[in-house]
Amino acid sequence: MRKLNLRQLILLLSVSTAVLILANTFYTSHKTQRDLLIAQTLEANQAYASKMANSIEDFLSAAQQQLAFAAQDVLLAGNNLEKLGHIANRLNEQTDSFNSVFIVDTSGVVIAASPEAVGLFGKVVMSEGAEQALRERIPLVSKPYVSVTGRLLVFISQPIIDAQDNYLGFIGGSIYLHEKSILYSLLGRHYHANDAYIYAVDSGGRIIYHQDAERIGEVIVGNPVIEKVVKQQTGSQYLLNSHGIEMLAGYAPVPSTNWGVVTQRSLEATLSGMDQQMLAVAKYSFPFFIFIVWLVWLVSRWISKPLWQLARSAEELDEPDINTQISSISVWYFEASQLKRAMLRGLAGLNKKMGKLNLENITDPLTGLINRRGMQIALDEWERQEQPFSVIVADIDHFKRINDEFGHDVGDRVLQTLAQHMQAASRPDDLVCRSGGEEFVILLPQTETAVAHRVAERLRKRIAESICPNVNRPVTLSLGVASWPCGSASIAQVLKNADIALYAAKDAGRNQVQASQTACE
Ligand SMILES: Nc1nc2c(ncn2[C@@H]2O[C@H](COP(=O)(O)OP(=O)(O)OP(=O)(O)O)[C@@H](O)[C@H]2O)c(=O)[nH]1
Repeated sequence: MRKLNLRQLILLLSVSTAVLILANTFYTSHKTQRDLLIAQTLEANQAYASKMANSIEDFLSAAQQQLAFAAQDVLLAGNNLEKLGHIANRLNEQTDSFNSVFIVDTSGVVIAASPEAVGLFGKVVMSEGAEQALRERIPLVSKPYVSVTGRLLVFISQPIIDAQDNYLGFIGGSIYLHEKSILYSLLGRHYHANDAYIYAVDSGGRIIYHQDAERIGEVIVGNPVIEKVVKQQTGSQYLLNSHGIEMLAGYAPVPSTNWGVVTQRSLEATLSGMDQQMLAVAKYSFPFFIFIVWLVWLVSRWISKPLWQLARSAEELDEPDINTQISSISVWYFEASQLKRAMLRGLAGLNKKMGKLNLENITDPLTGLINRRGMQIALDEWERQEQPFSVIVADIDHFKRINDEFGHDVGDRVLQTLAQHMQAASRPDDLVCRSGGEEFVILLPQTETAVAHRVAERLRKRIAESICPNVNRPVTLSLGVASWPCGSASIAQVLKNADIALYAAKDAGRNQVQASQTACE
């Protein structure tokens, strides 16, 4: 797999950093917003349920007071049916508290009714509310029940008791749960839009008010909120409603009747505005996202620049100016500076070793002169540079005899001594080489044949007059001289010409210099 380079890595790093930051911003903002909306809705629903429960409580208390007040009037009216009818009518029509009002005597006979249309005047009421009122003779709010007229209702009653504490019957008002009633007036004001609604239950979990009238009278089982509110608890919580919809509910009890009020709103409606908010967050975050990418990219580039430059230099270690190149890299922090120093140190060590290796490679171990390989490298370079030069090829005369007579070690000493003479007789720019065996080559740059000939002659003379250690007679050299470029001769040809001249010197009796006859004619 292709490896990423540092810049690509940085780009990847900066984009992923920015994406992570953005994702985190989104996630945090979404979660915070969601939690806040849910908490606010739960709190608002609980507050509204409490307010509605208080309103019902106030209404029930006021209704009882109205009935108690009317009960006093009933005592004053005595058996005057007209006055009793008037009291019932006034109570029914002057307040919104009841859908119908009845005055009932101790035997359960309706002695006044409003509106008259209910048609119960003069009849014995057999409803649950009436029977309970006659039986218990205390102020009451009944459970919801179906009346003789077939209506689901709640009956509120007040006993009629004279000054002598005689029970004379009761006065009571009905609230029709399926029709427009005080409960509608109290609870129906709730804002029903956006899936929010309110309902009320009695102590047995039976719905006594709901925006969906068809549900009134239904007993709800298994709803955690209703279970709590009928136990007189106040609170709020998340739940699934009867349709499986996620709801946020607040609940509060009506203590005097053990009723409960529940206000709830669907989770979906609660969170519906969030998409818009998230879009707004995205819109406002985008320039920041770009800025972060740009900033991270810039900082990362700044940090990585020296490393990147050092890595580039590491690929070009064979370049001649690599040392200068690495030295010029500006490193501004510790790790890069250490790396740069290590590279320069490594390079210096490498160069030293390479130089040593190269030197060993091109040096003749016996004499310390340049060997044939080194000589060839120099000749190739001079040919490339078109450097004119002369060549002296020198061969020891009868060297075999020296070896045979004095031994190989003495022969080696002779070779070393002659090498020293050749080095001493040469200029610094000349290259003295041992081309093999007992044959030497001296390369003389920028030197004409005549000059080279003189140098060769001087060398011959010097050696012929010197004494070699452990050899009791003079050692002599035969030398051939040639030059380049002469005509269009190749370097190989020039060396051959020098060899030919050397053989000529040998043939002519040795211990002499011969210049190539083919040179520079
Ligand atoms: N001691 C020693 N002898 C060497 C070395 N290299 C070559 N020789 C000897 O040099 C001698 C060269 O002998 P020849 O080629 O016959 O030439 P020569 O005896 O010098 O005779 P001419 O060149 O004809 O004057 C051989 O005996 C080689 O063994 C070396 O490194 N050390």
